[in-house]
Amino acid sequence: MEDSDQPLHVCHVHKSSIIFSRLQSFLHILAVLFLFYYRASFFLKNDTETRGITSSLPWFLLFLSELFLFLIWLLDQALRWRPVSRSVFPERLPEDDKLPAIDVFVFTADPEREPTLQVMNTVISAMALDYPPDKLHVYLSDDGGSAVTLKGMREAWKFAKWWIPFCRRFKIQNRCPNAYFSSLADDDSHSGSFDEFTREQEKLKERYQVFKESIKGIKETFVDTSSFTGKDHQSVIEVIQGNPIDNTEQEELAMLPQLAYVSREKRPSHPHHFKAGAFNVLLRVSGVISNSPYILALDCDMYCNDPTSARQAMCFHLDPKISSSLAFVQFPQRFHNISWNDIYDSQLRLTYSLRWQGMDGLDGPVLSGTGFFIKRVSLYGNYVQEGADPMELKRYFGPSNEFIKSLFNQKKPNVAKIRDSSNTLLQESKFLASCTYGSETKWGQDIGFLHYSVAEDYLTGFTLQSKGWTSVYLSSSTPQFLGSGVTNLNDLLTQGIRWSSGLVEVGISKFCPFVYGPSKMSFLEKMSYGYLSLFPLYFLPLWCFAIVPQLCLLSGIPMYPEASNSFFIVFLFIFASSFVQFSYEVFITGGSLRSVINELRLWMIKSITSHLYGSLDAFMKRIGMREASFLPTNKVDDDETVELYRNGKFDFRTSAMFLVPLVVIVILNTVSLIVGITRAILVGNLDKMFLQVLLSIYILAISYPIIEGMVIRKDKGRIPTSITISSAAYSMIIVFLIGLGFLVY
Ligand SMILES: O=c1ccn([C@@H]2O[C@H](COP(=O)(O)OP(=O)(O)O[C@H]3O[C@H](CO)[C@@H](O)[C@H](O)[C@H]3O)[C@@H](O)[C@H]2O)c(=O)[nH]1
Ligand SMILES: [Mn+2]
Repeated sequence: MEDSDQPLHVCHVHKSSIIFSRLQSFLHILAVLFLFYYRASFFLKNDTETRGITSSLPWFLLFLSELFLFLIWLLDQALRWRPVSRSVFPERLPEDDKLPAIDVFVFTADPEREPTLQVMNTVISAMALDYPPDKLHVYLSDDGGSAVTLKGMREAWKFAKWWIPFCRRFKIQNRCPNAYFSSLADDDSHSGSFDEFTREQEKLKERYQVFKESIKGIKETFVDTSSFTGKDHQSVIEVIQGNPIDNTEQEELAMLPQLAYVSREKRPSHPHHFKAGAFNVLLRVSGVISNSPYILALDCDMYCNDPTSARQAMCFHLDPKISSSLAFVQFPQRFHNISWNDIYDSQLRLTYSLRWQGMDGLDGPVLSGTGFFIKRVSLYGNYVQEGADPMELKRYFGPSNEFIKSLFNQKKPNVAKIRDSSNTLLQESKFLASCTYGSETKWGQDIGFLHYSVAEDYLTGFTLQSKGWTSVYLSSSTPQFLGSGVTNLNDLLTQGIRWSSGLVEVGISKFCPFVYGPSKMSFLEKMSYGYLSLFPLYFLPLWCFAIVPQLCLLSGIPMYPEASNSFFIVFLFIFASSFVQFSYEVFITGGSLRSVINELRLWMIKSITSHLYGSLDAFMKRIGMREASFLPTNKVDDDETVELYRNGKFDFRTSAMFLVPLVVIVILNTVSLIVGITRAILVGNLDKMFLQVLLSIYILAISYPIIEGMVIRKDKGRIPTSITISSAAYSMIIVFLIGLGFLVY
């Protein structure tokens, strides 16, 4: 460090939001206690006379839901306990020759859902990071096993040979070629001037065009011959390199980071453990090739938007005060394709702008799958100690001698060797990428990414922190990485099922944050992890609130205090307090009133659908009725989808499984509102039904886009009439079965 008095990073505690949220939580808890008293005292009144016509079953269901909602909400408060944000000073880092090496892992799985050109852009942007090139090694893991991707890599390498020197020479900030050239299209300020930069840029633009065409060409050839190996093939590993014709070119090539393609062996008979499996293969293969002490992991759509991210991360990893226990530096997932009103909350505002900062103020944020710099040894468990017995280590890490050597040999990369196409090393790498390599070892259990859950990132980060490792979160105004966010309902809800299934799976296993141990985590950090693994269970109370009070309204059964009762205020207060908390958080993270409504709606939609199905999936996996699956999120959109998204219209072209629950709830609420109000006016007890009426109005108002999709819209993205009809039938069944039940019990 230039001057050891100068810190590499500073941390700011968000004092005002701490005061606000703790005060709000305190008042909210008080009010909820009153509510519980109100609900509980119902059961103490034994005689049916004072209970009136109110039935016990719906009352009990609501009580349970309120309790459940409150408990999950309470866990969520840990994520607001002590939010912090950080700034870094990369200019204070040591000289380049003292920086540690980094292996970059990029993951792709499906050339159809993850377009090759997009993947290659991510790869190129990673190669172009502002970091000494001899200390950067980029690996692409191709779970699609596709020749298109391998050939695409070779083309990408050729283009990178021009692109990287250009970026370095002209200090280009935006090093993802596609993003760079698309932004040029709107900016003609350089045309007509003929300085060197413009000339070079023009050349590069043409070369990029050629590169794009070549990728297209590859795709076309391979679609015809359909030489897809996909799920059954041996490992393919190739270090991409040119054949330098003379010494100057040799020197030029030395200015490029190493680039390697890795497609692990796959056999239908062997589970491959999705991304966690892919990560572990890269961990082993890179271990014998470059063995860098730090690893940057990137999903294939997450390109490097700020080339200084590696240096930013090093501001933490190289700080002697924290580095010994620091496992990873997490950057936010941000997206380049979010529209102005973000109807699907694709940016996951509260996750990346609020909750992760909250955890950062405790023991550190969750590992979020992509955009993190992790210390290699943190993934090796506690097995690698000075003087450890190599035979013992083979039991944990598998039989490869080369790999065991790499555990002790942090600084001597074999890159040059593999460039000289030393076959033994390549053979060893293929062995390390074979599908049986990790079996009967600790891989996936206690070493590398854990296999147990499809939310492998969350689970692995959690176990690291239980062992005492910490993490930090760095979010800046210029996003370090940019990916493609989902822009249609179907992808959103499908992804939501996978996430909630993976999280609940952890929550109901031995990894449940409240029982897993021995753990070095603080209690608040455990609460945070607990919240994250259990929040999908919000589906239970939300389903209840969406149908029980409504069925009671329909049957004339009051469920809430009448307006003259003093507990009426308690209910109103709780509603208002949650609303204020939520709006406050959306506002301080840059949202508007529109975002508040959008995000509330999304919370309800996801709870009613994805979280329900995801949680069921997790329970079924637990009892062995289902196997894990991982459908990569689609990263291509057709024009119609984009058009609907840009206009802020929901794209309802998704399966009935998602649409029916949403439409059923709209129908139920409408019917009970109409019938309920009419009946209450006739009977003259509107004040007793007031809150139920209000609740239905609120739900219908929030659901406006669904109503619009059912009855107003005529475009392709509307809700099909057949769905509305079948939902009406389901609603009838619910009314008769459950509604009548309420009258009896
Ligand atoms: O068998 C597989 C499946 C997926 N992937 C890759 O994993 C990444 C993430 O998959 P994606 O479909 O984009 O999932 P998302 O839901 O968008 O990803 C989030 O959630 C995942 C866990 O569910 C994490 O792995 C991701 O890092 C996180 O960004 C992509 O690059 C895929 O190519 C593989 O390499 N192998
Ligand atoms: Mn993704």
